[in-house]
Amino acid sequence: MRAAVMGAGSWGTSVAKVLVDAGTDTVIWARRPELAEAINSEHVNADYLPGITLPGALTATSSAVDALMGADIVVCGVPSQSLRPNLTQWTPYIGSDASLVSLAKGIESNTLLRMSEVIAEVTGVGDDRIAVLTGPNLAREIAEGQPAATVIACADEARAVTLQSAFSTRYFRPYTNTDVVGCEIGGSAKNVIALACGMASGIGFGQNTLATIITRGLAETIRLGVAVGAQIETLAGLAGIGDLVATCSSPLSRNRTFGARLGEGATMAQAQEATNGQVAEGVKSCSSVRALAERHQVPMPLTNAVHQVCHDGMSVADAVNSLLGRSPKPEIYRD
Ligand SMILES: NC(=O)c1ccc[n+]([C@@H]2O[C@H](COP(=O)([O-])OP(=O)(O)OC[C@H]3O[C@@H](n4cnc5c(N)ncnc54)[C@H](O)[C@@H]3O)[C@@H](O)[C@H]2O)c1
Ligand SMILES: O=P(O)(O)OC[C@H](O)CO
Repeated sequence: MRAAVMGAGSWGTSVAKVLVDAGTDTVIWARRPELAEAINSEHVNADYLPGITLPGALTATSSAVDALMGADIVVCGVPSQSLRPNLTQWTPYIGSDASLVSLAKGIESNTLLRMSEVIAEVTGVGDDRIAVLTGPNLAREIAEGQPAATVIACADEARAVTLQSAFSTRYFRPYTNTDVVGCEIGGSAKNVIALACGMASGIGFGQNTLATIITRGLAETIRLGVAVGAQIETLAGLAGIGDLVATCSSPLSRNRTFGARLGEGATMAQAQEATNGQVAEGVKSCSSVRALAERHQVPMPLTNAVHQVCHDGMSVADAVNSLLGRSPKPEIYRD
């Protein structure tokens, strides 16, 4: 079994380390030749995972063609909005029975497609070969070997089981699932809710507010998920509540941190500048998640508020007032 991890950001690098630790022959593709060289010679990715020593068996290349040749598993590790152009270039070199595993947690702008749908559209590959890896997996904690579970979802359960084995280590425990839709909706929506939690924290609110946002964030995620065909059980699991809690609670989350900066009074430009080039997927996905919800007539008030702060110039304080000014409702409602 040979894996190619396409993308050497923080999560691509951590996942490549997991694969090597699981005994899977792995190459990682980095856009910049100097990063590939540093991984090969110094076994570090100082930009994204400083202080982490990568396995000597992990090889890196800046040639996408070299990485993809002979790969049984192609791991798509670039951010959501850049998956399509990259995959378009990679497609001619992807093997005819290779599994394609998506790591990105987002919804494509304009098309409102989930990442597995983008993969299917660009490559023409069937659903039985497209998988999603998602769960409460902050890259740095996984790279440090801290124990965590994840979900590998694929419509073809047998393929999910094969992938489960390729990614299993003593610290990283994948569970299989066939609900690709639920896993992708959970992963995309939680980034938006983590932005809201960061904003609340940044403006000075405490744990009651955070628990309220997490719980009501899950409620609107479930509403959207059910509308697009997800199973509620998936959103009650690692890819839903699990990832939501990890991302909304951790200072390691880029989405939560981005929101906190806005809550502290930073402008969007200042918050963007402070990311040092790391992606906070929810900033773009809040618009596509909101648009997907509108298409299915699903109310997502928190997602809408995050969109208004990030893209309509609303202040965090006004977003709070707007949310609290809504009419009273029963806790469980679906319309
Ligand atoms: N970091 C995490 O803890 C984590 C965990 C789980 C899932 N994810 C998801 O994984 C995906 C990748 O995130 P990450 O954390 O590795 O991001 P990152 O910000 O750490 O790195 C992004 C990587 O993508 C590359 N990149 C950026 N734009 C590109 C483009 N146009 N073409 C090709 N490469 C490009 C960058 O060079 C970099 O290697 C995201 O969707 C994220 O939500 C991240
Ligand atoms: O750092 P974030 O906010 O992109 O979140 C990272 C992971 O998705 C957590 O599971």
